[in-house]
Amino acid sequence: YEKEEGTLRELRIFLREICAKLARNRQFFMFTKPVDVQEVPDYLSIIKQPMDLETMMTKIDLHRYLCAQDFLDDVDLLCRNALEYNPDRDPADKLIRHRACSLRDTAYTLIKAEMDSDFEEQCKEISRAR
Ligand SMILES: CC(=O)c1csc(NC(=O)C2C[NH2+]C2)n1
Repeated sequence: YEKEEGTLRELRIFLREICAKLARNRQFFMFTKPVDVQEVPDYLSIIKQPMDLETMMTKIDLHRYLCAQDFLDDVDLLCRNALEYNPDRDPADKLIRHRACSLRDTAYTLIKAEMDSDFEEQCKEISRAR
């Protein structure tokens, strides 16, 4: 059991670094914090499950992610939300959609490049057993 806790600790350290790296990228600034409903009043009427990088960092510390794919599922949610809320052809929407896709691809590439595949397998095994 202690070995499992060590594995999950290592996962959290890894995910914090990935999340921090994404949040440092100025291209992704609109995804770093929850959408402010004062500024974007209709956001919550369209997006039912908001997600952002600050919330994901908090979820790491709350032990909500038991494997890297759990974290990538929230990256996918963040990206899908941006595509749904910004569907139009106008440049502002297109830019946000482009940045959301770039964040998603960057997250997947960073994790695949820096994560040992059998480490993820170990994490998934722990996740399945719990
Ligand atoms: C986080 C997110 O997806 C977001 C924040 S503001 C925004 N879109 C706009 O402000 C307008 C551009 N067309 C609507 N999207």
